[in-house]
Amino acid sequence: MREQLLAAEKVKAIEWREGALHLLDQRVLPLEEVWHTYRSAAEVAEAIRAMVVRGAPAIGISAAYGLVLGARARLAAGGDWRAALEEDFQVLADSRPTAVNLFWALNRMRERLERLKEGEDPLLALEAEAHGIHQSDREANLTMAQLGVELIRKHQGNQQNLLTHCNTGALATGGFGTALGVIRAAYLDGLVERVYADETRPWLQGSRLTAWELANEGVPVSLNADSAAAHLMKTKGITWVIVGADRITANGDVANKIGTYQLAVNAMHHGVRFMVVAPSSTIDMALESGEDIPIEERDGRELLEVGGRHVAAGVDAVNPVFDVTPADLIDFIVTEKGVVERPDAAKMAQLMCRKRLH
Ligand SMILES: CSC[C@@H](O)[C@@H](O)C(=O)COP(=O)(O)O
Repeated sequence: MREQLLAAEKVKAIEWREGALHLLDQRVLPLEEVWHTYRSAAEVAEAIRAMVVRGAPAIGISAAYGLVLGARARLAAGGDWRAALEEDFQVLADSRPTAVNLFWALNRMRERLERLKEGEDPLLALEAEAHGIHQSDREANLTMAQLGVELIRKHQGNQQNLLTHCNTGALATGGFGTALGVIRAAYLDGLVERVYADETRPWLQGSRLTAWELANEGVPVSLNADSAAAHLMKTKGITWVIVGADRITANGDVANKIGTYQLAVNAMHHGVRFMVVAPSSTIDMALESGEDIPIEERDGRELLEVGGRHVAAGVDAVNPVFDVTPADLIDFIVTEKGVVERPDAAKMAQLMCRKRLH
């Protein structure tokens, strides 16, 4: 199946070419396909903040390349470049708060710096580390896709109706996708009748990105209002909700795009299985529970305006863009290290001791 999945890897949103980072602008998809070029850490941080690039793994990969750009400029400026580089670490770390992949990737870059040997070229070492982060995410996607498909096959056989939230595909990762990777692989394996994609208010990752990715591949997909999800579970024979994650804590709680929590509550009520798919770089064992996860709040204008036009007047808006699904509402967490069924602290600790499966 791995070969089949690799052949299906078509869309890319992140490219490192000629010493610069190139990002496909996810703010204007699917109407326009526009690439931007970034040559400094501050520019990359702004691209992450503004959501030119989004999705937890893609944010981490971009930050790693951003750090390479920062190091190049600091080395060229001479002086104490290691001290100066701290500013780039900081500006990248401040770009978005919830997806732990960002901090994980920056930590890996820092550790690589700390391992530099006498006479080793720091820029080459950092560039190789960023490539390594990118490539290992791609590999993890393939492994998770296979594990997720095995679960679907084992539990219910073919012709499943699946529901997903936000965008967790090629656009959000370094490769095939996490939750959407499982869905795409399940489709290639003949297991999928239809995918229901939540539009994912207010940023519309579902309408603009997930529907685009699936439709491009001929996967039968219907877009639905987020508020239709419970009704669809009751009336459309949905068997699985499959979502990604931005941060998973030591007890198995999962932060993901706002609206995920209500999906999990509804899935439990309707007897629909709930699968979270995320690489181990999304797991934050330093946090005990989801209560400790910083939840990003974005500008209320994302709610007060649609397509640049006001739809509400004279009110404030509250716009938390992630929520936390408690572990006890989750059936499976699928990672590249293996699958955790009914997650809890002991099972998460065991998982993190395992090696990657590929
Ligand atoms: C593989 S992406 C996993 C998550 O990052 C995804 O579900 C999500 O919530 C993305 O949020 P976004 O605000 O678009 O960055």
